[in-house]
Amino acid sequence: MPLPHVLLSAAVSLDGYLDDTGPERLLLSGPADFDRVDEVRASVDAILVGAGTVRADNPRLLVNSAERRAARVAEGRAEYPLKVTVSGSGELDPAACFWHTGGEKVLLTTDGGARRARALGIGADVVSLGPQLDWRRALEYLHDRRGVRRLMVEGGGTVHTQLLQQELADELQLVLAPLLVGDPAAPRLFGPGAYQGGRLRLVESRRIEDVVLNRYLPTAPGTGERVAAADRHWLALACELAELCPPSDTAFSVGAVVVAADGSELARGYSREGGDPVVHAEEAALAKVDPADRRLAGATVYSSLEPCARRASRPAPCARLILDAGVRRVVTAWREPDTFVPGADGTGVLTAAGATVVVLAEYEARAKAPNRHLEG
Ligand SMILES: NC(=O)C1=CN([C@@H]2O[C@H](COP(=O)(O)OP(=O)(O)OC[C@H]3O[C@@H](n4cnc5c(N)ncnc54)[C@H](OP(=O)(O)O)[C@@H]3O)[C@@H](O)[C@H]2O)C=CC1
Ligand SMILES: Nc1c(N[C@@H]2O[C@H](COP(=O)(O)O)[C@@H](O)[C@H]2O)[nH]c(=O)[nH]c1=O
Repeated sequence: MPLPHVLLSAAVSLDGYLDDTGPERLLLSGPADFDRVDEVRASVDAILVGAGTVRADNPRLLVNSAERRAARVAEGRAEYPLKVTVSGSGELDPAACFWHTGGEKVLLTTDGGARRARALGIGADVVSLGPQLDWRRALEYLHDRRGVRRLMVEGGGTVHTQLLQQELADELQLVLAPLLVGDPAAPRLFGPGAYQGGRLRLVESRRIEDVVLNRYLPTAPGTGERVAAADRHWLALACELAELCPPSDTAFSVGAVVVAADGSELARGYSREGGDPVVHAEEAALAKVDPADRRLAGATVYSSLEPCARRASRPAPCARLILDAGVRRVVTAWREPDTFVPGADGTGVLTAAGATVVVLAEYEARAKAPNRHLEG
């Protein structure tokens, strides 16, 4: 199921706190950074905070710049992004600024929380997601029912922790402020628990007055059938690589990436790479990895097209090469059509040998784009 692009945004002290324990919200960002946050808000379809943040900060979560709001309207978008909060209890103050400023608002909650919120007279769409609040369902709801493609999450720590631990975050924008809180009772950005192994990828580091903005991408693949945000990132890269293929009327243009369990890229390739007229993307990528590399056993192969099951031009099809390399997880965008090999079933070859194949159909159009001339 397609999900929104989830951007986690937070500012932290040098000792990792989101706030102090005083009655006022701690300003970690400076004016220029708050203006950057405003710009990010203006770029998204929805802004989400947890009920703890609504209670602690009484935020308005607006796009403050009139120019940015006007630009949204000129683009045919709502003046303000949808405001979303999540609460299990439904125990929220109906007089909070959240409900009385900006545009549309929605409360995502549980059956019990919905009863309580309605009894309190909360001024928003109150949406129950069942007896418990499941984050994947919440994101699916926002994507499918509210048209949210980009979601900015502005905390607090409980919400950020769950989204990162459940591998639903596509991006982290973290501002480090030069002050120390030093109070163990203050809220931290990330709590204890199991996170992806390995390192996140630092994609940008920018000084903004006296704070530093760091942007990170989680890169560790999911496991088995469980899809992580990073799976979408890597499959999108495979689709980009497919665009590099020398065009052909007799073969597909495909891109592939091999990624270790800790999120490090082992190799990438594309069809007909390096002047070889018949080399396939997965074959080109795997040829660049040392077969003795132990990381292959936990790796995922991302391929814009399902790995091939039969070949005339080579002794082994890509599904077999993947299995022989020891890889047991494949993520692809597009099942092979009958264009060149009727009834090709690379997925069948892989799954019969115990591998998992995940098809992310929302990338099918991108995978097909460099193959348009082959469609009958
Ligand atoms: N520096 C910064 O950038 C930011 C700082 N902050 C700070 O963070 C603090 C608030 O953080 P925190 O207390 O962690 O609160 P959160 O904003 O993360 O909200 C937590 C609440 O959200 C609801 N919730 C979250 N996940 C679930 C779930 N899976 N199922 C059901 N309900 C869920 C619960 O509401 P309920 O209790 O109603 O059931 C829970 O108590 C404040 O001090 C604020 O100032 C916040 C944002 C940004
Ligand atoms: N304190 C803090 C942030 N806090 C976030 O800003 C929200 C309030 O925004 P507003 O309604 O516009 O006043 C608050 O609820 C929390 O999500 N954000 C940051 O980038 N830097 C900061 O230092």
